[in-house]
Amino acid sequence: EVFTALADLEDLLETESLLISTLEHYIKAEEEKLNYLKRYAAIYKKQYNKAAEDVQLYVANPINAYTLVKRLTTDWKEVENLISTDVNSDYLANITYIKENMKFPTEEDLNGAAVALTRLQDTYRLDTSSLARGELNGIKYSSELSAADCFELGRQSYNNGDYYHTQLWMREADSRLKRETNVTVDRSDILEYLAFSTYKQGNLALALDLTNKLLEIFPAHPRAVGNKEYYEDELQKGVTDKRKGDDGAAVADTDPSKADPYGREFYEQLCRGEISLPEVEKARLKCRYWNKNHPFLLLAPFKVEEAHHRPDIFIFHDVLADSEIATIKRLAQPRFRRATVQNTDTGELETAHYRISKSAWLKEEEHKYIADVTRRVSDMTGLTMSTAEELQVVNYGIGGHYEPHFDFARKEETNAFKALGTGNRIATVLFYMSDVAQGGATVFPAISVALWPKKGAAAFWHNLHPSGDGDRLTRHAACPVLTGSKWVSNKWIHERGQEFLRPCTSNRPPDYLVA
Ligand SMILES: O=C(O)CCC(=O)C(=O)O
Ligand SMILES: [Fe+2]
Repeated sequence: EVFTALADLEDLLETESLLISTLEHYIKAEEEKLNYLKRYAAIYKKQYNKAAEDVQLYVANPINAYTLVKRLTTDWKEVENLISTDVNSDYLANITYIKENMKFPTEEDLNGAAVALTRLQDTYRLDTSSLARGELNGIKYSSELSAADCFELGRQSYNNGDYYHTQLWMREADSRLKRETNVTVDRSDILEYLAFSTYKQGNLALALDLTNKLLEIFPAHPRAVGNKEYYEDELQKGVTDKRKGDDGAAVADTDPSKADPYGREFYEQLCRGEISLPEVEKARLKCRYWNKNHPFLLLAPFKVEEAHHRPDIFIFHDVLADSEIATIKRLAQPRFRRATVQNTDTGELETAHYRISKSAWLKEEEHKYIADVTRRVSDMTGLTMSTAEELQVVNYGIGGHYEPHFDFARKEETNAFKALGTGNRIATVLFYMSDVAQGGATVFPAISVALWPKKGAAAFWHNLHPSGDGDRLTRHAACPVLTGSKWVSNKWIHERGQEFLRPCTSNRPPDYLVA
């Protein structure tokens, strides 16, 4: 699929440009064919009009008699031949070739792109009408959506069982349709989806109202007739506002995906930049030059900013050069695969809606720069890289995100990292390889920290307490990307080998901090 990384979406424009030129050539060929046919028609008509003036006189002339017969034999064959030439087959073959050999989106991509838009809509509180006008946070970025575009967003939401967004987008489709001179979708289709999703959201009276409107346009609409009867019955029984799920069970009032026990609202506020660390805590954080791990660093110390105390999160500025970033991107992109997550029960890797991006792993042997980065991580952290994972490179597409998670394996996740034999992920270094125009922060909801991507910078934190227990306060997420392309790479550092570099202590942290 292509919707999960912006790098792949760029290739779609190349596909589109080829399709446009194929279409233009096809139109030209059809026009030439039609022009020929028009010329024949004109000649026929001229001759016929002449003959019709005096039919007897016309056929009495042997030359006319001959040309009449010829027109309807040889000449007409030409016309038939022209009509039956299928100009389109070559072009259809071209299109098939393009679809098979170039990047081409699937139905899954359409669904993914639609879900991404609704996710952005929720996280960043974007109102439906502004989005349809092509505006993001008050800035007009793109052309407007047609009623049909909005309808398709509603239909995709409907297919995902997401009646909340179905309603939002069908309503928008309906209001756009009223203003369209060249209508792009049938109002009856909008009303049908809108009525049913309204019913699913629990508003029987409005569902009935919308169904009646649909019946005004389409009196014999079979489903609408049945539904009207059903809604009226239910209303009669006094069922006014019982929310019904698929199985008839009551469902939540608002968007069901928002009802989550992990403080989703707080997470989203952090993503929107509405919350940051309290000023008193900020005041305790410092910026400094760091040179403690290596004599070489005395000459070229790291510029380090503290983003949080306990757990300590450090931001290293300017630790990746633009040339290194360009090389890492170039090496990774051809190998991109949809990012996976580990199933807690089975330990298997699988794709998930809560982690949408593409990634690839790069080895030190592949390029000097990759080895340089590993050495730099060792200098930055004072930890050994002998048991670290390869460099993971990640690109997020629009709406791409990674919901709150721990980088370490929790006690119950017994299968995680077992095969590696290197222990748990003791620390994370997250390199930012791009700025992000809007959205895309790395946030730590438990400690109110939001890190905004800055090209060339890196974040570093320990995931484990010195005792080896996981630090629950390090739970973090990649917020959805609103505009721009987000590139990061991670180096995950493991426990084995760090025994003398970060000795464990018997001082156990308080229980609530231990995973
Ligand atoms: O992309 C980000 O900001 C965070 C990524 C992350 O947490 C991860 O890949 O584990
Ligand atoms: Fe992470």
